[in-house]
Amino acid sequence: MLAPTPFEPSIEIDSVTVGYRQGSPVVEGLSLSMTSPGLYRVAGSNGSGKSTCLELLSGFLRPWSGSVRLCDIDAGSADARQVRSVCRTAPALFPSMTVHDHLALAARSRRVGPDAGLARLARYGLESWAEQPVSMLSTGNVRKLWLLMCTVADTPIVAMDEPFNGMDVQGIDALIGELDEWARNKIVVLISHSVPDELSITHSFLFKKPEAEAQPDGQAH
Ligand SMILES: Nc1ncnc2c1ncn2[C@@H]1O[C@H](COP(=O)(O)OP(=O)(O)OP(=O)(O)O)[C@@H](O)[C@H]1O
Repeated sequence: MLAPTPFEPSIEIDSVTVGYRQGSPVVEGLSLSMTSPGLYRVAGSNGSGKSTCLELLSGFLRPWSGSVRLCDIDAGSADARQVRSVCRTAPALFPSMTVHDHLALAARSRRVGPDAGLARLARYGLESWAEQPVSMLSTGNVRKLWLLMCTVADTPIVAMDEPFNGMDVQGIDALIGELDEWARNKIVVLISHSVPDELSITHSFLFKKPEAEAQPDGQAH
């Protein structure tokens, strides 16, 4: 794996209004600030805009007004790609391609060494599936592979949407361990309706409908 990038982790979402259809904002005046490493949970009711927030971090959604900056880089710029890893809920995989080849492809696309993802296979209980096509995998194992692919690069920001969904005990334990490790020097954004008790949450943001404002609840979990 390449040496970690030299960026100081930070996320600054400033007064952002955005949506998918003109005139129908999903979030209005959203401001969130994360300026030091840790595990930041985003919670809230269905449809309150949590995944929309992830798409602001991913650069897919551009703010109608306001700004989103990652490590002081505009989230919509090409440069932001090097500082973030984003794991959405829906895996996008090739059924006939093997687990090994998916990880190799992910590593190549993020310009990291080919062993970056392979070394984590055993931790998640996937090593015996390495040479199998994805079409042979169970739902939970597909989700594990997707997580490994999305987090193959060592970036200062990691954002994940419901990563525990469908995972077995080994996967949950592995992810808890990795989240704890990452939170020491990265900003990890965890969108999750429920979190395992073992996780040490630095700060929680609660999204609410209909205003869809994020309010730090000030509670350390
Ligand atoms: N691709 C899209 N096109 C149009 N509208 C969308 C799209 N994605 C989300 N929305 C709308 O944006 C609003 C917020 O959705 P979002 O997925 O951000 O909520 P969420 O808080 O993540 O919900 P959940 O807890 O159910 O995952 C919803 O009203 C949803 O219908």
